[in-house]
Amino acid sequence: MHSLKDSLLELITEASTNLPPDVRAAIRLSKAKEDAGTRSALALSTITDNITMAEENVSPICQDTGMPTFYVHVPVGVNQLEITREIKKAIVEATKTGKLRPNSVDSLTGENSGDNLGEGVPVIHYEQWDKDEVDIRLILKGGGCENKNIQYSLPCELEGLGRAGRDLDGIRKCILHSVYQAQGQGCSAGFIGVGIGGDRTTGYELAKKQLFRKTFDTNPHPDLAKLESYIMDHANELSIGTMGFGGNTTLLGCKIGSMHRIPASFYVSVAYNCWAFRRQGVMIDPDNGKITRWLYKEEPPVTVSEPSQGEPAAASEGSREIVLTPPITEEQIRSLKVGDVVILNGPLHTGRDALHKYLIDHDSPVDLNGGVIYHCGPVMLKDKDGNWEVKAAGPTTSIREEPYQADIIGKFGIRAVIGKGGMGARTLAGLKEHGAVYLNAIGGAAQYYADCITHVDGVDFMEFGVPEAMWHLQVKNFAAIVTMDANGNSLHKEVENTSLERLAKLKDPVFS
Ligand SMILES: O=C(O)C[C@H](O)C(=O)O
Ligand code: SF4
Repeated sequence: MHSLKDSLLELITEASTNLPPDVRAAIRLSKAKEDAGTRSALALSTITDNITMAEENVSPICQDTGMPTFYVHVPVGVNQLEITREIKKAIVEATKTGKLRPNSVDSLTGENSGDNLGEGVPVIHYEQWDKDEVDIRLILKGGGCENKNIQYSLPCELEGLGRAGRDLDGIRKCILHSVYQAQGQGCSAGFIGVGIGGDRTTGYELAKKQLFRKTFDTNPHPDLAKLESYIMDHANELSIGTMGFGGNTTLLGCKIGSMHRIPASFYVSVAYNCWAFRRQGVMIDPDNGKITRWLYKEEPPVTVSEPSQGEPAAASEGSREIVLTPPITEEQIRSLKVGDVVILNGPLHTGRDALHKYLIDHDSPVDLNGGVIYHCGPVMLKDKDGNWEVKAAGPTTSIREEPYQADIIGKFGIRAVIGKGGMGARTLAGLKEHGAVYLNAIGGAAQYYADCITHVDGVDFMEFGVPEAMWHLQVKNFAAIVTMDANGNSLHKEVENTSLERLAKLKDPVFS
């Protein structure tokens, strides 16, 4: 299998940089359903531009290249140890060339291994089969959407929907609820894989496996086919929309599988995947390790006309566009309102989980007064002259910083926080008290934002690892939407309330 490592490198590169046609078609369909000029339509334009840029630059669609997870089918007699060795080699190489972000972190020490290897990483599932070829599938599922996975134990009581019993209708309620609870935080519009039954472990495994089904297939089980189609129609009535901005498309795909359970347990497990649905697969010749066929490259059986292009991340109808250059004054911030589009020029600093925890008890290495913090863990490489190059730099889910954010804003005089998915009541109060705003960037649009970064001024805390370090960046025309302002308004709160009302309308039994 002398060519296997190269084939695997091609598989990883393709998965990370080139979204499959069925995923693209689902995104195109959703774009056609949004009214031009709305926030969701404009976010979708940025997303589709980003998809094209990633393919052209052969760079990650999203900076979070996830937990590399392989599903391998092998003929009897094929050496699985050799396949594992070659997978690891390909992973290390893909990390060196910036196709994968160094994402493997020691849970006890916090140390990033730097090469995407580690205890239990990558994840490789093997199964033997009767065929002569090796089938290798890969999913790169990022952390933000993984955090929105959810498992229900039936019977249970669900917000908005009431009691969910041990029957098809109870399952229906759980699935609808799973989409509601994700809001925009897993970079909606999303795809869900659902596993009915099993135990806590196999239920989640079944859910994740559903994500390998093609977006436009039909479930062979008639009840599940009906349920999938019901969920697609009705989850899209929740009005969560792209990035949780409100809108007509919240769900791009729903695939459901079922397995036996034991009498005491009844789980419904949901694997939520963002729009940046990076999965690919190849058939491999076991003699030489060469790719004989790609598994997710054919066009799906749907026709979607290309909708008219909106300006990426530009102001939506009726909203203002405001250009700001840090240091930003309190007066400038207090005049901003939810819905305004801010165009940033000048310095900003990345900071995510490790940095927020650190800053609570320590000083900042740079003056943040009037400054902007970007919740972002970029993919960075050094060029041949030793200068840092930004390979991908979209926002990360901000809600994780909720316990720290208000205090950090107050302590350092920060005027704007950029991230995605919105933040909670404590931060909203902090924004009002200190005079700051929350700016929502488009999650997953890592090429689009990398393009706005004109210079890397420096970096602190490399000991936190590349994604968690504090990168000091210069940006030009960096666009983001005010979704929480200094007057106590939050688009996220509004969308959450509306979607809960919509969810409650779906309470009555459908499958009895
Ligand atoms: O880790 C990241 O860069 C992003 C993460 O996938 C997220 O959605 O929060
Ligand atoms: S940032 Fe968004 S698009 Fe990227 S992995 Fe996280 S959830 Fe997915």
